[in-house]
Amino acid sequence: MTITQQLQQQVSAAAGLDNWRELPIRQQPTWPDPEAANYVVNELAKRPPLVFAGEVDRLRDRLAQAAAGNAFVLQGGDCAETFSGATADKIRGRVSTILQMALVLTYGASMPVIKMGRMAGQFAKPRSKDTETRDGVTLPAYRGDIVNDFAFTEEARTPNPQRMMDGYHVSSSTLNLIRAFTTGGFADMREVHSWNKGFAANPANARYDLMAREIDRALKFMTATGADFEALKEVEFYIGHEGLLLEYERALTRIDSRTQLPYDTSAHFIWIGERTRDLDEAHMDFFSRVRNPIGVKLGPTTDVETMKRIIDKLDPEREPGRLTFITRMGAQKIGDVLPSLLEAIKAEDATPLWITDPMHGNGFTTERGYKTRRFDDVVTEVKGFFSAHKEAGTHPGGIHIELTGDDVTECLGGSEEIDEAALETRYESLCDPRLNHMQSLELAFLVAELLQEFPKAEVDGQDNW
Ligand SMILES: O=C[C@H](O)[C@H](O)COP(=O)(O)O
Ligand SMILES: C=C(OP(=O)(O)O)C(=O)O
Ligand SMILES: [Mn+2]
Repeated sequence: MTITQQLQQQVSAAAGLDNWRELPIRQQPTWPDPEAANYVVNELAKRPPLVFAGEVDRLRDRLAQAAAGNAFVLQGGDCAETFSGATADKIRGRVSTILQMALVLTYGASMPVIKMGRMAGQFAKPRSKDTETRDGVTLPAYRGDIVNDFAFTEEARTPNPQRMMDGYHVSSSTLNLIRAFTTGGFADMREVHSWNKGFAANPANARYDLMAREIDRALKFMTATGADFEALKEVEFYIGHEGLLLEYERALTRIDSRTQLPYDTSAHFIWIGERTRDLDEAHMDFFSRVRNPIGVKLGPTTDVETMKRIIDKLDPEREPGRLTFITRMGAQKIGDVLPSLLEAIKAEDATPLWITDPMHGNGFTTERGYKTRRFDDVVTEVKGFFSAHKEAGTHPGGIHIELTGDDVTECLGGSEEIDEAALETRYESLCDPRLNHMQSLELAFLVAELLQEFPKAEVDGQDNW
């Protein structure tokens, strides 16, 4: 063992990075050959980190700005990324959709928008059932490409640890392309705006034409003042995923040579899902020990006491940007649940960032067996989120969306009026239904309208977020 490896081990032990192994844990695969899984995990531990700890710190600073009401977060991507879907076209589609949405939101909010993909690592899925039955045949549930394959055969559904190594490599190539796009000229604001003009020119989206024209004028004004668009071609783009498969996350957790502190280098941002956030269990323990900004999903059953205990567990130092609450309560429930949490937080010394996930509380299955969501329910939950914050005087800090750049038909409604029959034409998600490209942009314009009603931030304009 090298000296660096020895040091990594000693500091990791002192930081309690393996304590979670003694605790109850949910939603993990049972590898048929634990030796083979150990081998892969040891190999992963030797691979280079995917992100640099300094970038993680910068994101924490950015999120602190959002928590303080000076920025807005846009987090989006597939429910379940797939290895075969990590193609240039599909990655470009998602990145450009996020950039298009971000531009509109920046205008609506008059604030920097922190851009983050549910990308380059969103491969592990928690499931409500361990098995799936089709035509009398029962097999293990699909748990994401990093665990097993979606095909409905015994072989495909058996967890295969080699997939952790594949997941690492696919994350790496996806992140590489994201970095190339967002620093190589693809993110040019004028170009991104011209794509949005195409959206607004569609008669179905006529109601957004006014805002698109306002943005057009703002850009022309910037041009006239001699704004340096060349410098604005590079944007920060962060990656995040659900921290679910703890063996994988542990293997990519490294002691930063600058600070001697542990960072999960599989992504900048990690969130803990609704199904694995029990306070005394493994996921909370592990992620309480890494320096990354951490998100926690809060469903409709969340009470004030639980919220406070989560803060104490994950953010004992009350560090700005450390903790994000991602609420996913459902369109009908958010109005009953969120206001009391926001009221309670005002009496605390904590300032978590609040983001709405208007997807996961609004799912249902059609008679023909398609998991779907109504665009209108998504909008209703977003509106509930904004009005709860308005009432409480707190900052609605961002949105978290399952989306794709493709023209899929997975969610009902939107200006294209996708109906149940249309779901059968292009349903491609292996897990939850995503907003397609048009629906995503439509949502961004709607959120931008809502944001215009909120106070504007003190932005110094020094950085190009
Ligand atoms: O993405 C979230 C969950 O993995 C998903 O909603 C679970 O879906 P299931 O109820 O089909 O298992
Ligand atoms: C599993 C997810 O969400 P939740 O934990 O909120 O159900 C998800 O974001 O895909
Ligand atoms: Mn999902």
